[in-house]
Amino acid sequence: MDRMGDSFSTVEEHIAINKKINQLLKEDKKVIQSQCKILLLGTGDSGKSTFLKQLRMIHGGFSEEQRRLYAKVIHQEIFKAMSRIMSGMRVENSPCANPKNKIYSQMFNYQHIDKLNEKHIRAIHHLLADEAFKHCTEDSEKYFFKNLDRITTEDYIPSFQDILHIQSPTTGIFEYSFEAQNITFRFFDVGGKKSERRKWIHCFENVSAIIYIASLSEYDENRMRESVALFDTVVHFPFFAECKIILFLNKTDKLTEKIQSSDLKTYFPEFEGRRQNAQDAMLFIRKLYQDKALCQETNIPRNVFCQYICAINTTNVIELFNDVKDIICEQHLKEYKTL
Ligand SMILES: Nc1nc2c(ncn2[C@@H]2O[C@H](COP(=O)(O)OP(=O)(O)OP(=O)(O)O)[C@@H](O)[C@H]2O)c(=O)[nH]1
Ligand SMILES: [Mg+2]
Repeated sequence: MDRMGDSFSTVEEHIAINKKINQLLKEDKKVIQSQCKILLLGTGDSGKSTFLKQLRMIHGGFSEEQRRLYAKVIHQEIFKAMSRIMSGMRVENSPCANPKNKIYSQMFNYQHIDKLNEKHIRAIHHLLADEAFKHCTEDSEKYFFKNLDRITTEDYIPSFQDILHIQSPTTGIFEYSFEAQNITFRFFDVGGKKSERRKWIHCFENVSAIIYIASLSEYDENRMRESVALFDTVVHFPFFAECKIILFLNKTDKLTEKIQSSDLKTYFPEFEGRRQNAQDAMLFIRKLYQDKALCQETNIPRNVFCQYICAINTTNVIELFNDVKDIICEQHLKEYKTL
């Protein structure tokens, strides 16, 4: 009797366990159905984190307290930029145009600082006025130097534009989520530098869409070929066979400026478009990427949604993201309709 009782309770237990498992599976399905995972991929410096900052801005923004935290990063970035420029000038043996500025140049030596002090600020002002220094600054640095007075006031709170201009390579994986159209969009931002890419595999599961961000303005560096090759790998990676792929060709503003003085044909002799013409340059670069979307066996192109973008321009990102959101939702619903 006891044995029968035992086996009876075991069957009941099994039924209960099965019921529980089914219930958990259903809940899992619901969670999966209501969540949409999107990876931001691309080589370093292409604009992934900038795009994500824009999404954060659009869906809630940055509180004053959060913005305040960036002040230290910006001060450190300015100090780092000064150190880089000074060491570059030393290596190239190009001293300051005004010999009196040598003393100021020696103040920047990659040491760690929390905040620029009065001596640093005075030195930066002197060096900014030096002819030899003027030719050595890069884009994001120019932005911060131009705004130096505002950035170095005692009660400085970074503006959203300041935050967008920070050039701080991502290390690790960051997630940012928000809700729209009854779906939780989960964005994953990864570091694009080579040493960071081996971490990408940790977020490859259940991906609905990949937004591959490439910089248009690095055509005069090897980095463009590296980015095209990486896109090729991503498009043909078996893990992503079912994902929607979206290609953002970023930094349209920088390309438009650069193309005036740096000839695309020097770096890509096969370019036959009009010189100093941003439109033709953009079409050429777009084709470099699109050619990689061809399936090698069938010669049929993979459907890639491609858009030009300027990630530091909020209006542009809002417009574009609305289109992209619809594409991602459509793909997501198609994927999970059968669950
Ligand atoms: N002019 C211009 N600068 C941009 C644009 N998008 C991004 N940037 C700048 O490019 C730099 C790098 O941008 P990030 O978003 O940090 O690049 P990332 O792809 O996240 O780089 P990693 O984290 O190293 O992979 C920052 O200084 C940005 O302000 C753009 O459309 N135009
Ligand atoms: Mg980043």
